[in-house]
Amino acid sequence: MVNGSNPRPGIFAIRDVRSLISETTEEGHGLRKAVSATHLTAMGVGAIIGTGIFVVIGEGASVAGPAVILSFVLAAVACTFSALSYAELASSIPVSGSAYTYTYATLGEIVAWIIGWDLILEYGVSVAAIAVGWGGNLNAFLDAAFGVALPDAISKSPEDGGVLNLPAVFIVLAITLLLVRGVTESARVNLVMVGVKLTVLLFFIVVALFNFGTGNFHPFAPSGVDGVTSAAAIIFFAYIGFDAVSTGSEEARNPAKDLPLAIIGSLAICTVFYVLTAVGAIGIATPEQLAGSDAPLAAALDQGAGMSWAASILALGAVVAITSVVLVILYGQTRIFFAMCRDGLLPEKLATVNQRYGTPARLTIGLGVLIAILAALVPLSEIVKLVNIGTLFAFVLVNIGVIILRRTRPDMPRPYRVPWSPVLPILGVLFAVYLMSDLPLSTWIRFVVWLIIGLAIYFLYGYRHSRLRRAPAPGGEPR
Ligand SMILES: NC(=[NH2+])NCCC[C@H](N)C(=O)O
Repeated sequence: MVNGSNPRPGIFAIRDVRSLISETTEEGHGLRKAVSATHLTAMGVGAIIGTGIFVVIGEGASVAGPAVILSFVLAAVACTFSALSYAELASSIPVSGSAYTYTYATLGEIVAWIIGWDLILEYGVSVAAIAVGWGGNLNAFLDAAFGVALPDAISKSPEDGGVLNLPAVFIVLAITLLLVRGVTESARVNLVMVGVKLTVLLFFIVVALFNFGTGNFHPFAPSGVDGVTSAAAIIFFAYIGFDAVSTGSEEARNPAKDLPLAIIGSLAICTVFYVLTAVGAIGIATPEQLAGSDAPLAAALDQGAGMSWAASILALGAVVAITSVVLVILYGQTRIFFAMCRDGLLPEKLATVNQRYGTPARLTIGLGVLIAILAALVPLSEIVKLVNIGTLFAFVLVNIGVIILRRTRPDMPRPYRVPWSPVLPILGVLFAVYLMSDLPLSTWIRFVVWLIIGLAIYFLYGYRHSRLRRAPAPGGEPR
């Protein structure tokens, strides 16, 4: 869709898909196209499997009882609709801005800015939060395996009684350097970590099968359908991450085929692992035992199979799992930011690609340092819900984007198409809105405040510096 002959595009101006794509190969702005289908899929699994399955499963079990298994299925179904929409848009608009870029091509600049700003919160803040959790898990592992732990002063935020969280700072900076070094190197390290975390979950599943009993399955759903859906809203967090694959779009070797495969494939792999893990957990432990522990899977092996030593294996699994979540989400954060800078909504100079490494090095270091500072000082908590609301908001817009683009650009090449559109994208929107409505008012307020700050920045900076407005040609697009 073009903007008619309006000489100065308004805040709802839409970017043309073709120029969005052609800018990805621009001098100085071109990322290296080096990532294979396997690496992309591993990026998805890397971003998905983290605290959700290792920790949040306990909370789910306390809400839904054994029926938490159904909550895992339900949350997966809810994600599937959105994953299909991500797959369609990523394959047809392979630009690293992900939901931000798709929105720019469908709903216009200001909505794109809002979602980009939302993703900055969602990715950036969650990296900080996840890194903080990493420190906690590292301590748990050191304690379980060697009986030692880091002193509080250097492993906790001021609010939690420490001085600064050194492990969190360390992991963020280490990952930052890896990301600067190169996308292939990062993807390789990620693949290894994904192998480790899948092995640890497999270990859990196999041990659980050998010790399996059906006693804990009754009563199956003590809190009824309500319990299952409320737990699904919490479990949803465990599935977030397949969307991060789309931020690797520009670096994919074969975006048309590999992106849909990796987005849908990573969600499918994780769904299978999650459901089996949940079935296994209930097979060896009661929901109360799961709910009552910070490390529910380890508790299940300890109490259900008498393997207290297994705690260190699961703790190691959690540390590695969280490391790869940090890696992929920080990666995604830099790529979305990169796309926003390239479009001029943030300082364009930041979107330069380092010639030697082929990565946006300057921007990566800047973001890494900021997030490390945040991670040194903030406590965890609340952030899970903010992440959920931000992600769900992006899902809503991506599903809507599919429907709009089918109308405005029916002829656009679409290597992958969501089946039964618009029915499935509409279901995606409904599921996301439903899950959002389940979140507390305080989360909504924080979210809205963040968006208002973002709007102020847009009108002070982005509106004026946007590429779209700098040299508007007839039709609303420069050149
Ligand atoms: N985009 C994000 N903020 N992702 C956070 C990923 C969380 C991940 N699914 C986990 O269970 O730990």
